[in-house]
Amino acid sequence: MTEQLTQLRNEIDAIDDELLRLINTRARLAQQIGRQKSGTAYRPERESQIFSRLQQANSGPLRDEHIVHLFTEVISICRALEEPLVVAYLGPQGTFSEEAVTKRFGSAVTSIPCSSIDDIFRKVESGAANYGVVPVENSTEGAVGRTMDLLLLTPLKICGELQLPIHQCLMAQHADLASIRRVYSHPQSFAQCQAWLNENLTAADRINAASNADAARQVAADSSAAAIAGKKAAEVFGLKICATNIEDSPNNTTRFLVVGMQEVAPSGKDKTSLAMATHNRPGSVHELLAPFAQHCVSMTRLESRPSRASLWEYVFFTDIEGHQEDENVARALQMLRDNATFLKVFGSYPAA
Ligand SMILES: O=C(O)C(=O)C[C@]1(C(=O)O)C=C[C@@H](O)C=C1
Repeated sequence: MTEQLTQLRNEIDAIDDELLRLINTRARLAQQIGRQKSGTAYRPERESQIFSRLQQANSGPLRDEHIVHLFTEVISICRALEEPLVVAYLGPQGTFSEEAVTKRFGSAVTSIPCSSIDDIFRKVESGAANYGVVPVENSTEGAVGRTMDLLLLTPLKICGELQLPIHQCLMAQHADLASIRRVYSHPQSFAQCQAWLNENLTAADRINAASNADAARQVAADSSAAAIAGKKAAEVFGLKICATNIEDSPNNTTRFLVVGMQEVAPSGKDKTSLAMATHNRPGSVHELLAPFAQHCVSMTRLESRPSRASLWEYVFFTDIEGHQEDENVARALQMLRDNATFLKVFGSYPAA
């Protein structure tokens, strides 16, 4: 070993000692905060502010995404010392939903795989889980109807959102594509990879699975089959990755919501989600949306779904910029309460 290398490693050891001391000091402070505050340890607005501040302060060479990744884990461990959290997601292990849980909460939580979106909502409502992570829309395939319908029925609040780039892989027990007779995947993933499949696996039958991870699980027992799933599923089920990024759209992204019992305080950069309905007569939708224009509230999403109460009646799902406690948002919501035939505010939370 050269003298210079030894010197550099000694410097890293000294920095690691200092980091160790500082991280333990940080953990003790979080424990003190935990003893002082009432209610849950998880404060999405504070975590969002910490990430914004650190990204602004970051002068490299670490990239912002490295900083977020690193501090997600630091905060996750500190939070777990205050209160161990249980998070429900759409399983089995190895799904993109599981990745979404780790991206938002870090590794120091107990994550429980659920067999359906209904089951996630049930687990949180019953208190078996503190939070649930549910998919709400995909950039290629559009809205996840079941999540939107359940938001109408549940007392749960939206506490956060996150976006996960979805990169699909083809995986099998071996890399010999010519011997693949069957491809398993979730219908959404087949829809996202149509062009690649039509070009590269024309002869293989496409078989729907309950989830991508379930597809990978089936392929682990079938040497003439392949699965379309995320990288994590190949790890979990010991499969080889034969092709990566096979999705038709390179920007393929799924948006997830965090649902829980909590009303989240303002972070300074928030979103509010709600559903509303009005009379079925000329000009009524225009009138319904007028309060947003009048109080300078930007809408980032407007989507209609059947109300399920009467035939051909619709509920409008809307995301707006700002927190319910912001003055302009509060005024617009008050006008809506007066005008709409139905209004439900799902919550305000830090914008991703
Ligand atoms: O500031 C708090 O309320 C804390 O509990 C500390 C802390 C952190 O580690 O920074 C941990 C969990 C919360 O979600 C937010 C921040």
